[in-house]
Amino acid sequence: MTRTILTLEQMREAEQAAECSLGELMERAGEALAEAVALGSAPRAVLVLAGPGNNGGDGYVAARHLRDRGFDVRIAALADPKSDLAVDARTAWDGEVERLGDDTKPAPILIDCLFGTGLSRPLDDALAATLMRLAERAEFTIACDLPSGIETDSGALLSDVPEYDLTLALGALKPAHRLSPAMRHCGQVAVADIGIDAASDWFEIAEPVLPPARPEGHKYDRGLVQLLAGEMPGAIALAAKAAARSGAGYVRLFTSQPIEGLPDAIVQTDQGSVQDERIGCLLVGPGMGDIPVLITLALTAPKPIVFDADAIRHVGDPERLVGHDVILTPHEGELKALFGDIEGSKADRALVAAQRCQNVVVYKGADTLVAAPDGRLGFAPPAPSALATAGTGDVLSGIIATLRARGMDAFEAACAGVWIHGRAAERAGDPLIADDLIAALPDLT
Ligand SMILES: NC(=O)C1=CN([C@@H]2O[C@H](COP(=O)(O)OP(=O)(O)OC[C@H]3O[C@@H](n4cnc5c(N)ncnc54)[C@H](OP(=O)(O)O)[C@@H]3O)[C@@H](O)[C@H]2O)[C@H](O)CC1
Ligand SMILES: [K+]
Repeated sequence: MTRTILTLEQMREAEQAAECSLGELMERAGEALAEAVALGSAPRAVLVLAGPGNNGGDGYVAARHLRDRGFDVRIAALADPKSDLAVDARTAWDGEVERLGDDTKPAPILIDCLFGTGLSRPLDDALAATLMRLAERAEFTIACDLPSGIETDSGALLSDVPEYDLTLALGALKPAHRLSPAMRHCGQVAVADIGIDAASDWFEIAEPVLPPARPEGHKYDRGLVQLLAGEMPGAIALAAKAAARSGAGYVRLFTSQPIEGLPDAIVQTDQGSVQDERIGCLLVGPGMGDIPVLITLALTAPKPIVFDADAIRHVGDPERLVGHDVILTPHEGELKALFGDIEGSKADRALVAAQRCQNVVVYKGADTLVAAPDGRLGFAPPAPSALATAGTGDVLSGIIATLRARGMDAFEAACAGVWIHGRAAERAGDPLIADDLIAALPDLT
């Protein structure tokens, strides 16, 4: 199921537009938090850390529900509640409230309700140290909405943040749940449906629905991927193999020198034209080196193109791509080389890049994003860090080129490719080399 992602501002608007009262939303949030804890543990000692805002309010509500479920609950508050909702939630808790400090005793279950979307600055050093200590001593840690210390829209860590076992996002995911470095601190991320309308163009990329292959179809129906080789054969060979293994009907490689070790099914030729009507998608860039004329050549083709690696560095001006049908797959350095310094969070940068070139941009990294010029933004679910090895990007561009050649729309093909690549990495294990990814591709027919 696709999970939507709301920014801080969108979240506040959705809260205000909700059909029920904010108090009811908080009640549902606290109840969902208690439910999440009870799902993971039999009744035992719980410590709830409560902040002064509504995140703290959720904590008082959760404490009440957990106690009703037989948990032995303590609350340690940073300060008295400030918001009306949090005051009400505090009043409805008739147990003791400790003052949070250096001497607060740990418990096996820790619930962090210090700050959520309202965090406005780093935690004080002493508070951050107390939070780290209590999290280290707990056996199960859960963050309410967001781990305290994380900026909602950018995913930045404003102070030291523990690595939680579980984060329960309220109403919808926030960008920080799927952006680095924050995402690695969230643990498993579940979403509690508290009854707000979470409509957005931003979402977590989910398992794709691939176009079915027609049983009577021929190889061109399954897609002809045309690759242009450059100076270094290894990278384009990986991309070609990935294209073939992800279900392309036909993979053809234009190369002046035959590349050894490629399966015979990959046709290598030094003849041919990028004007061939049967081409489903062109792929240029892996191992291209310093041959910018290949970009000029590719842009004469009336067909979809994937530009990866060196091709991105050699485009020169992003506006050159306007009017063409291109998917770009830059990592951080390549994005900067083509678009220069762009202000804002990674999400902002991805969207500005897509706008400027009027094409789909796959902004790679530990937190890969897929941006469309119309504002759609897909956030990759977490993938193994073992993917940060040479050649894995060539495999990704090969997969995406195949999906595009098979007739998927550019944005859908890019999102699907990113999802498939991440799952292949999970199957390949750690450590992995790029070739293992190809062997571990799931069934894509
Ligand atoms: N999304 C929903 O539909 C619902 C969300 N709920 C929960 O509410 C929080 C957001 O609540 P909010 O009150 O806006 O914000 P926080 O609780 O995160 O924190 C705000 C208070 O914390 C103070 N603050 C901020 N940063 C610090 C800091 N570093 N050190 C100390 N104090 C800090 C802030 O004070 P200011 O001086 O900045 O004004 C506020 O007092 C959301 O995350 C959900 O958990 C509700 O349950 C309703 C439904
Ligand atoms: K929190």
